[in-house]
Amino acid sequence: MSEELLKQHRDAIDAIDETILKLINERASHAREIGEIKGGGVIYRPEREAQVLRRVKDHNPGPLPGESVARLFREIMSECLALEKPLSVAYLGPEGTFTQLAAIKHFGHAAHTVACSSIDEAFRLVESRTLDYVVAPVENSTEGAIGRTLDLMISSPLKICGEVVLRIHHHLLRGAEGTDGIRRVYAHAQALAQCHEWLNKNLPADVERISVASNAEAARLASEDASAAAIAGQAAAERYSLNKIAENIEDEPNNTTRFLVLGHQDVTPSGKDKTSIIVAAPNRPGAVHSLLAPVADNGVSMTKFESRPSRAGLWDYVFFIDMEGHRSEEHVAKALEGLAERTSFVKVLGSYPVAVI
Ligand SMILES: O=C(O)C(=O)C[C@]1(C(=O)O)C=C[C@@H](O)C=C1
Repeated sequence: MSEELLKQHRDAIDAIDETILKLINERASHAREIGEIKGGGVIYRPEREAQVLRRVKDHNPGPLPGESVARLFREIMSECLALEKPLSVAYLGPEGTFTQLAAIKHFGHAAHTVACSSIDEAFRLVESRTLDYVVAPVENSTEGAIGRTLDLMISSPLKICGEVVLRIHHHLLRGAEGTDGIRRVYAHAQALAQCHEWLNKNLPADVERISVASNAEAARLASEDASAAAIAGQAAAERYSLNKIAENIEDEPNNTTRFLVLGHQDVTPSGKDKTSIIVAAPNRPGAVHSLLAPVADNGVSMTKFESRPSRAGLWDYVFFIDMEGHRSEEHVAKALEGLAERTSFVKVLGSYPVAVI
């Protein structure tokens, strides 16, 4: 090893770090000025953040991967925004849930994440403007829709202003080492379902599977019971100082969960957006087909179509539809007009940027 060469590179890194430090603070000063210009108005601008992150990825010369530089800029923007006004974000707790991870992935570490005891409570705290935004899971690639979030969106005045897609890795966790002596496994019902095959193969049939409110709660219970294990993610393992007995035990290797970010604002177009709506239809043959004709006729692509039995009584089913494009784009606006002519219940949940990181 050449000491001289090492020193040359480290001197270069020191000089670069000084420049980066100066530039980051210069950037932060601009953000603070922007905060003054906004004058108490809405500080968080999802469309602008998506544009900044996309630009960084597109212009990235390497050798760092685009995803990595985007994550770094995510944190820089998070700190810049906190200088304007720190954001508070509600999520389904306790600390260490995948929803908290999703909130941090979307808003960065400078946001203040607040654990709530239920998705309902998280919505309520934002509806009453006690907190700024809520992050809630909406669908999982193996388990499908998260019914409670969908049901809340039917009646909530909140609007979708972003989405987060998170790869979900589950681990078998416990205070002790190995699987000997495990009598019960705690996990959220979704995690139990997502690791079903692995559990069948790797644990004795008489080990009890107990579903609890969250993965983090499972980890907490396992930390207090030597004959228990939990299925949870990395954050919960760290939070409760548990050992990883087995890693990535999810049956489906591409297990991902999509989360929605909801607040009070309408988001302007970012250049690559989605629009989410709810429509109602009677349970009549062909009703859904004719209802959806304006979507296809205007060349709008649907990226999701999910039905739920209606609880309101007036309708048999409600449909959650995601489509490409912003509601202000002509073809999307026309599709929405056409839908409104065919049913008396269309609710636009929001137009928002497609997830960048
Ligand atoms: O452009 C703005 O509106 C800013 O406030 C600056 C900034 C940034 O740091 O780039 C910070 C927060 C907003 O959510 C978007 C972008």
